Amino acid sequence: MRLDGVELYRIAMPLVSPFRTSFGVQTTRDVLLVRAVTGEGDGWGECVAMSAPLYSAEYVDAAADVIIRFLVPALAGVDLDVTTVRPALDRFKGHSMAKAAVEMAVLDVVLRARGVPLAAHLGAVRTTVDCGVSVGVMDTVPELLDAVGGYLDEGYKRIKLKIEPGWDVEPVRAVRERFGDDVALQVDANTAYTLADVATMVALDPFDLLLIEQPLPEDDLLGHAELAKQVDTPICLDESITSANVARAAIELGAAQIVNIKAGRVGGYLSAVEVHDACASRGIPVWCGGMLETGLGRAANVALAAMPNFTLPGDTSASRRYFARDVTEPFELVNGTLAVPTEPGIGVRPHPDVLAELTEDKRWIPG
Ligand SMILES: CSCC[C@@H](NC(=O)CCC(=O)O)C(=O)O
Ligand SMILES: [Mg+2]
Repeated sequence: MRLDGVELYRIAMPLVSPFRTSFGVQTTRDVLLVRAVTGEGDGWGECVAMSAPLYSAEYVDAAADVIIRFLVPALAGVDLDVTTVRPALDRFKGHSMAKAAVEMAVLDVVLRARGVPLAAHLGAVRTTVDCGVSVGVMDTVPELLDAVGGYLDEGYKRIKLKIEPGWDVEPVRAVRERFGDDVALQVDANTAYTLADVATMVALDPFDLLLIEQPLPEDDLLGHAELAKQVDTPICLDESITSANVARAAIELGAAQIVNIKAGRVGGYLSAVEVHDACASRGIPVWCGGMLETGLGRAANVALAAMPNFTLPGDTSASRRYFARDVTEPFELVNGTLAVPTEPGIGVRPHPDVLAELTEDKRWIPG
């Protein structure tokens, strides 16, 4: 299978409500979609980079540039298959989210042509995945409690609270006091703390959290290992885990007791399987992280989250958690779960009219 070319779509997806983390507030998701076109059909990929390099060093404009100038040209003449894309792209350093978007589009077109669902290709063992939800930093505790109550009413199986210095112990205590000890609860700091804040992390121990996600900077594996010795709550890494090699190092160092896997962060869904396997062989549970994906990335994430060692609810929420209207058929929460797509490839497509309406820029890159 040869690549005729790639169509890049830049779409703006307004969020139903502002989403605030320790590194900023989002009100619109600035999304780059990749459509790979071949003689045997087309396939879709989603780049999860944000508008600015705040979650990681990648950002959407840079991803588009590296896809146009380097990644698509690198696929010229390549016999496209699930195993030939990454070697063709890996000679370029970094840009994991850009590479992941291109690889996802090729995985989609190849697996659609073969009639194989992505979940089957990845080794899924479930037909539904348990869903958690990520709750942003709020202006007041009452506002937080309303949001958490709403999500629990919708059936979410796990609540994740974004935290930052000044918004940590108090909101966690308030959620525990209002909703009790049985609610599966975790926090995500997005690298906002340092080892000097160990007392704050220790102060979270009494609340029986499932995990503390990425409290320290992404390059501070030794700091996380030191913190893990001083707190009872398991440490989960997100931003730090950029490959299976780093996952192995983090686990061996005692820096991660749980791992959040995001295909975009590690360079693609096949790399995500490598991280999954590296964690599984070391008895480290994983869960599927989220980057406010549209239904395209969400479909692929749900397929990934159906793999054996994804034993904790992921940030695989319903489409409506972020978008009043998704670019695909919306993913709907049923008894706290999302159904794993069963159609070939990623199993979903953008609705042409919605895509046309949301598209701010489109560009064809010949293969
Ligand atoms: C813009 S924040 C994206 C990164 C963040 N993602 C979430 O909190 C979950 C977002 C989602 O539900 O897709 C994380 O660090 O885990
Ligand atoms: Mg995170």
